[in-house]
Amino acid sequence: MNGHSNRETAAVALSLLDLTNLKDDCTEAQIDALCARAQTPYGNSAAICIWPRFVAQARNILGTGHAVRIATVVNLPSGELEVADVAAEAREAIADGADEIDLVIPYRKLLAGNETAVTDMVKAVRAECAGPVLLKVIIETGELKDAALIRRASELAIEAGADFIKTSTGKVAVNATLEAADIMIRAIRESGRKVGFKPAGGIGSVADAALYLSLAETIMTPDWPMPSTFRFGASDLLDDILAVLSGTQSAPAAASSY
Ligand SMILES: O=C[C@H](O)COP(=O)(O)O
Repeated sequence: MNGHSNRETAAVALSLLDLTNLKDDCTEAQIDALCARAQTPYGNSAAICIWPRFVAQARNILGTGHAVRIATVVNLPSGELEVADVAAEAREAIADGADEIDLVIPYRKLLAGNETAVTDMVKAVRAECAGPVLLKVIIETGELKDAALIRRASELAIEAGADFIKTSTGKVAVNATLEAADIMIRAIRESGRKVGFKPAGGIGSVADAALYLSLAETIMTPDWPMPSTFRFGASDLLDDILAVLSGTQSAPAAASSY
């Protein structure tokens, strides 16, 4: 994507977008609206990302064509539920029609030195994600803070079977950063496995998206970011994507140098 126009970046970002509503007070009406917004005149977002209680509703609206995938979250935001309860959350969400499970690791236990807790959690939810269900593992980089720990959490998630590693819940003080992204994408590259990357939280503009895409393309290859390997987790990014694609707003100059 290096050297691509803002419009091209916006179109790519749309195809990679997990259009998110994880507001605590999200309503059924907002889920109706989210499903509609995910299908734009310029193409669909990759997925919507919603609370488990709305998965069945979204599946009814979106049907079984999977043109917009349904992602949901388990063990979010605290990362502190019991493994069996999280596995049950995932099982129920998949039965309701979820295509993708975004799982928060027990990051506080990892901060206390307990790597086994992370491995056990990821493996248990992996076992629920049979067939085509994607498992995206949130390591909560803004709470781990330390670069070596972000790297280690990435390795543990990958080794335990993550399809994607994701930076953040969007619920803590520090969410996606380019520094964390750099560590995580390198961990993916060095694992030698086909694992995707999802920066999430606070990404609100096409210019922001361009920076993450550029980083991923530099560390991996220019053709690496695609819906099977890269997603943006964002609740506000679609507004700027549509503004750029409709020509009603130019992205800031920073994006044009990407
Ligand atoms: O997983 C996605 C994040 O929760 C979205 O965070 P955001 O509302 O800051 O875009």
